[in-house]
Amino acid sequence: MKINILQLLQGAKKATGIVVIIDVFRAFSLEAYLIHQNAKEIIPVGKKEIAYEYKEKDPSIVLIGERHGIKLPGFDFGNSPSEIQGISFKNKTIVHTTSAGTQGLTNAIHADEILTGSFVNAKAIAQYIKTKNPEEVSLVCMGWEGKESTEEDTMCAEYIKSLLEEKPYTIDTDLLKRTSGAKFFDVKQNEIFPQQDFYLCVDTDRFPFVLKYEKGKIQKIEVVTK
Ligand SMILES: O=C(O)[C@H](CS(=O)(=O)O)OP(=O)(O)O
Repeated sequence: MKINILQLLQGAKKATGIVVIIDVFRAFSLEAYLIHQNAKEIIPVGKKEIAYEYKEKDPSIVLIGERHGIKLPGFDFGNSPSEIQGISFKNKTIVHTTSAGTQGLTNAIHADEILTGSFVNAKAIAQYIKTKNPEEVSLVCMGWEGKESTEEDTMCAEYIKSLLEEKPYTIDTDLLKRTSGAKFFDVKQNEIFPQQDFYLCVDTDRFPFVLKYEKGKIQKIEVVTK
């Protein structure tokens, strides 16, 4: 199995094989929590205008997303896992748009199959890929707005790679607190980036399922992890 680690939006555009689009802070950590909280379906979209069109056609749709981290006007929730804790999304269809993660999904045009990537279900992702045993896997780190690489996404790619290769790997959350995760500990940014989001996003291997992006929607696939 050839394992590529690619970066940013240009990485998503050229990724081949089973493609994992990684966005730890916060898009795909959030999507895992939404599915865990029984969301019926998630429709990730790139353009915010498409999200507004969905809501206009069907007001029961829940809009979730951000630009520059800030909840979009008229949206029900921002891109924050802590904001949705304790809420049931049973029977709810969610339309989700973000600066990096959902852009990666919609741009992975050469992929055989597309999965979301985050720490919260990393082990399940590796287990799923191992079972499929593809010739090629591309782990795409979406970074900051798909333009600048960030420590948490690269670390998540390295962790998934280490699981696939059955090699040891230590996730250095202290390093993340000092680097890309520092915004969650900055009191001036606390309204946009709550501290609890950091801890919910680094809660590694919490969920035994993968999220597959197919035909414009997120589908949950349960995985038996060892
Ligand atoms: O909401 C997020 O955490 C980020 C926004 S930013 O890049 O930190 O401004 O969006 P995402 O697409 O989840 O990386």
